[in-house]
Amino acid sequence: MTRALLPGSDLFPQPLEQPLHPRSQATPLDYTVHLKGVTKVYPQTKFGLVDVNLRLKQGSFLFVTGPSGAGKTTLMKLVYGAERPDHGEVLVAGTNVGVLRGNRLSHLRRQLGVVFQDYKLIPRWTITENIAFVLKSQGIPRDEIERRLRPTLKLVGLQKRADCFPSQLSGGEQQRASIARAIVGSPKLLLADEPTGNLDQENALQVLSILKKLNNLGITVVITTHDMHLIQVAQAPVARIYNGRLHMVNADKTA
Ligand SMILES: Nc1ncnc2c1ncn2[C@@H]1O[C@H](COP(=O)(O)OP(=O)(O)OP(=O)(O)O)[C@@H](O)[C@H]1O
Repeated sequence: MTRALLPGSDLFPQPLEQPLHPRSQATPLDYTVHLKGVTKVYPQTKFGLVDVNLRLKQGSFLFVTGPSGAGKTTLMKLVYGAERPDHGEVLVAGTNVGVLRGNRLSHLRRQLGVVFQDYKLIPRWTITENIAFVLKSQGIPRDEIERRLRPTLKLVGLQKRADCFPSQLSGGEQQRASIARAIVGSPKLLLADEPTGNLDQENALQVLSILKKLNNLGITVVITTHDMHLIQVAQAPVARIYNGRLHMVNADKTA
């Protein structure tokens, strides 16, 4: 059954005050992502996020939507430590991301995967090389890299494209390659920022199906999107950023 996200239902959003698992007795360490009263306003534009609270347990799946410029990418950047909050705390698996620097930030980033709208594959490297680089940079031995590559490529359906360069792949295939790169290090958290923004509907649904599959394997998945069709098909919780604040659209639906 397709979840009905009624047109206009997001005009009356509920504040996201409850965890997605409201009846659980979770401790802070139980949350993969925990934003506590996070405010981030860019001084140049005066835009940003205000007092954002969000708790996601391991294995959650969440869409974050909202108009262009609402702050979806900013939210993702705060979680992977590319921006720091002005106020509040961003915790990933209990670690306060906003205070990490240098090696400790790199270490945290290795534990999460990030997927971008424009794929960000290195054009002069093959798909295999793009994916393997993540593991090489962690000092993982070559035979272990080989061992991990095959199932990862299979999971995204790119076994036969392993030796192609990004320019030889379709947009959908490039995005699947970028998902493979994001998950090859076995992250517990996958952040996908507008992952289907450049794709047609068929490819978008294929990407969604892979992200759902990863979620079924226990990975916490957060996706920002404008794509209402994708949200309707996915039957997953949705949060909306509006006027800098994060609201649940379908708070009754838990991951
Ligand atoms: N580095 C920055 N410096 C100043 N302002 C910024 C910066 N990054 C983002 N902003 C502003 O903050 C607001 C939120 O931007 P953000 O990219 O998070 O929005 P978004 O919801 O992801 O938008 P879109 O859907 O168009 O990608 C925007 O008004 C943007 O102009």
